[in-house]
Amino acid sequence: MPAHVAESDSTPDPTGTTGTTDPLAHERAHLAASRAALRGMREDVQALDIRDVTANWVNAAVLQSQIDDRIKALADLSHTPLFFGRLDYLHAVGGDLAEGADGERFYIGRRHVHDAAGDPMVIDWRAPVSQPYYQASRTDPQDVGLRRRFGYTGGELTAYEDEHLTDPAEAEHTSRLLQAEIERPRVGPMRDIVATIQPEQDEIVRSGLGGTVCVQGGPGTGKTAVGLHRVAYLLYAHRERLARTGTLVIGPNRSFLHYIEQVLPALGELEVKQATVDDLVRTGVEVRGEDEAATAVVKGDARMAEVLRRAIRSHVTAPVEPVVVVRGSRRWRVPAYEIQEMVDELLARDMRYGAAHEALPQRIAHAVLVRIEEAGEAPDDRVQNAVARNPAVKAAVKAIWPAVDPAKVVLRLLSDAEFLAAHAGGVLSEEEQKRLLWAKPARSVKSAKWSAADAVLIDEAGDLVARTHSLGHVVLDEAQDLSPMQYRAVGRRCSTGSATVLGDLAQGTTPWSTESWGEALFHLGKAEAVVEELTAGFRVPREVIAYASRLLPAISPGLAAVESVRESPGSLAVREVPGGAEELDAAVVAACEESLRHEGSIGLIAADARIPVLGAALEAAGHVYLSPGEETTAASRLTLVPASLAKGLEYDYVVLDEPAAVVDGEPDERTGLRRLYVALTRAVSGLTVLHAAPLPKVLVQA
Ligand SMILES: Nc1ncnc2c1ncn2[C@@H]1O[C@H](COP(=O)(O)OP(=O)(O)OP(=O)(O)O)[C@@H](O)[C@H]1O
Repeated sequence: MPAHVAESDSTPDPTGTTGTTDPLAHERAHLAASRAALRGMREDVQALDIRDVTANWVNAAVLQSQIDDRIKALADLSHTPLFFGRLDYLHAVGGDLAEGADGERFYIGRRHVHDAAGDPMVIDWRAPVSQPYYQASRTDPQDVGLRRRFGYTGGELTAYEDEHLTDPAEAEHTSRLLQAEIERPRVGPMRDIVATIQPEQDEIVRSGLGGTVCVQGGPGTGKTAVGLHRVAYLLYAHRERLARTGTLVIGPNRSFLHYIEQVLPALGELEVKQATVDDLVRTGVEVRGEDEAATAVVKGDARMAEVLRRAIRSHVTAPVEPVVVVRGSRRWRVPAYEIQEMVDELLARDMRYGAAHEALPQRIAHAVLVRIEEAGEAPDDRVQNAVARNPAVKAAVKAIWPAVDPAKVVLRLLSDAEFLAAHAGGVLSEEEQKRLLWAKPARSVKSAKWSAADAVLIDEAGDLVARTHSLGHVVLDEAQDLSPMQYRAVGRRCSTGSATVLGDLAQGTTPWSTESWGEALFHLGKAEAVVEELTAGFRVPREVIAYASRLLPAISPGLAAVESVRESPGSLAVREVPGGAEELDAAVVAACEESLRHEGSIGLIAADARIPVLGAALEAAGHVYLSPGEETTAASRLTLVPASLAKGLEYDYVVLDEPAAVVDGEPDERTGLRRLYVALTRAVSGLTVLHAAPLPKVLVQA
């Protein structure tokens, strides 16, 4: 598959439509015509006169804002190519293959463009007719005679690469344009991969809205990219439904979300929300405290759901007195045993505590109504509602099925040993219960020093009281790090929708990180989900991933190493720095300077504890540096990254400081080695490892 570049090609134009024999000139002409057509589409919308069609100013304002959005969506962005590929079908799409109908040609791009007559100039990459661009192969050409990929330089169409899928004489090559796209220096936030989605990725991107998909994939296999493109695809294929129900992308922290936030807008999708799990559950209380790891593990354990369920339900007490409702001169009496039956029935139905709290007064009122009818009156619904609000009924409900505040219930569980024991008995061991109890019980919900794990417990308790609103689709990235209780919190937010779960078991660095996707999906409430695996690595060059993969047997036995699609000799340097701390700092600064001689972004990754020292060393050497989440620009390309924040991020060149310190920064060796694995797999073009202390044994291999 030779790549053709501008002016160097003189293959005759097979279509003969442009009068030119230079295919690139022909393609550029199509690009210019497509741009003009897009301009025409925009002008049509701008020219819309809504005065006649809107009855009032509210309608007019709504319509105008829709028109403004549409105009924005039709903008021609000079730095994003309008199309990146072309498909020449052998027959008309949908036509009868046997008849030898004429072929059809489609240009594939980020959005649909049509000319004044309504004929397509560019087809949206998500349309069914575009799918063979990603899926067709020599073994399954899908009626595609020619697949052409385009290369751009600064918005100019400068190259193309052809595959004649049905030509047995043509040999298979890896695409040079793909290679160039991956290695294109990174500045700014994460970019989309729409031009180069690979077949196994495309299958996940286009899987239906109905099912949940879980993707296990090593570092740089494109999980995040795939998850984001799947959202864009689902919004295209199910626009109305998802506009109603909503979509959400969940990531591990703010800097990561900031890094990925431009991908969906670049694909034309502006409506997708982003959040961390902490954001999701931080509704009522302020998180100011931190748990010890062992305590957080117990709080994140799925058994806590049962403890909470029991604690919430313990507020229901047996009725001891009849309810007597006085209406006019009559008294209506519902005996205690009858109310008990109502309570038993509500408990048996396992409805939300709050819904049952609302239902009980109506049940009691209904019983009163039956008695009134039996006495010969014909009361209507209004009477039932009035009885439900009667002080006697209200008082009874308050005693039997009182309103509860989820945060107060959790507060009591964490403060009151007896209350905890009453509901955790047989579920949590005494040791575990002790772990949960605050050393100093909090006085009120407001003054309590809630931790992140507590907020998840309150969220669970809140859902026991009132059902959490479910969205249409949720993407959960870096999912391996969630606790069972966190999975439940996310699962509640897609209980009637579906999810895309993305993660890598080998990169789990929390004390509660999941050991199996089956378990995680069970807690998420999506046990039926399919687990797919991505094994081709796009980010990390072969030499670097091979080095990092030495850790795999120790951190995740059984997981296969990533197969890098990129050979990049000389991409790895491991250097021992003789001397002490000062020499190491100086060597690290020098390595950063060396990396800065290349184009693109540079990440200096170090153990969290080393960050202040290295920051000072960089400053002393006159280097300005960024923190993760701050955007790299051509002028400012160096980021100082604490190892704890490196997950999900990438840099063209990485300098990794003192691996042993990264490992020692974690509570146990396996977590430390997993943290190191994350740090070792952030580089796209080059990794320099510098160490003064001995390297972890598993990394030094014969
Ligand atoms: N098909 C592709 N074409 C071009 N680039 C790709 C493709 N797939 C992935 N990439 C690039 O590879 C890099 C890694 O992708 P991504 O961050 O999605 O991987 P990941 O599996 O989420 O990694 P990690 O496990 O480290 O979080 C990104 O720069 C992404 O743009």
